[in-house]
Amino acid sequence: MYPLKRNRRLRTNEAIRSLVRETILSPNDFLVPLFVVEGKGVRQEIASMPNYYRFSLDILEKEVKELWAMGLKSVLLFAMIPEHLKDNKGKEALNPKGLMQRAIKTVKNACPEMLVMTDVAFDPYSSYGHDGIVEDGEIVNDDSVEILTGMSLSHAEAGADFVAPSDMMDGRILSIREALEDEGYTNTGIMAYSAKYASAFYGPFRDALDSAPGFGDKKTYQMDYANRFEAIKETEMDIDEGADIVMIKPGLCYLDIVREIKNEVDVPVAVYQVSGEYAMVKAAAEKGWLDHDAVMMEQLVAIKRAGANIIASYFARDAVKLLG
Ligand SMILES: NCc1[nH]cc(CCC(=O)O)c1CC(=O)O
Ligand SMILES: [Mg+2]
Repeated sequence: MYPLKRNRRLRTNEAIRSLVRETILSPNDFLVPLFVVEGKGVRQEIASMPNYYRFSLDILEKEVKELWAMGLKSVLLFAMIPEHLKDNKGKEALNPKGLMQRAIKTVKNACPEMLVMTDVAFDPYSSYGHDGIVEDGEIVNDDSVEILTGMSLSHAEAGADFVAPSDMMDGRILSIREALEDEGYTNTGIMAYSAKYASAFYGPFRDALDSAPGFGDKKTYQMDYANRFEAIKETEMDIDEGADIVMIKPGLCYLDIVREIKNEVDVPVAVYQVSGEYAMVKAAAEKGWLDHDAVMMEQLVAIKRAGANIIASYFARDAVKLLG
């Protein structure tokens, strides 16, 4: 008898396809990155990220209420720091009245149940645009970790639910975990950017925060994109040091790593679909070369299918709207 099996039977129409579909996106999958700036009534479109904005805190308040109403319950905050507050030690990052600290409180006041995660990194605060203190042209590790730890405590004190160190210094997860425990922030979680690659896909983000490195690149701390075993080592170390959630970044080019890590570890795995991935889809769609919504959904489902439990994405809002 030929053919023995007909796989196309399960693809005959949308009803059967949806019945056997293996991966379903929902609003619960998403973490929404948000950029904040000083000012009032500010809603600045980011040039290289069409339809994505920097918000002043009054607008942020409205934004998070809307997100909550759409079923989006977690945000990841990034602050744009004015040039005159940047230095080599990230002093402003520890300011209890700094923009990030006020943003955390703004979200919590507007929407108390919204899960607030914060970016813990130096670069938006650094006069060099690097993720650590610069000494003789090098990014030093241990002194930087000390500041990242202080920064994490400061965010916890302001009310952050999770801190998300995105710097790739060695040992920072242990240092942050110990400090949080010592200060009584036992319920403050850590989402570690564990396998963060030195990627050209971060370009638009660095426009968004005006945080591009002033010299050199980030290859002495972010991972070489040619490497796979190293991603597993980094991730396992962060889990041993106390990470509650691990992250892989960027998304699409790294889904092999996502699957591999998902198979290895027993903590939730997050994936960051980064700014350059967003910008590429927007640009191609603007030209009429790609179907925006179709490509967006295909990419997001692929990220989840690869093993992501959490997707940080600038498409979160658009995708959830489309899910209906
Ligand atoms: N610590 C900085 C940071 N945190 C998140 C991103 C990139 C996110 C994106 O491109 O969307 C970066 C950029 C970088 O490492 O240079
Ligand atoms: Mg590491």
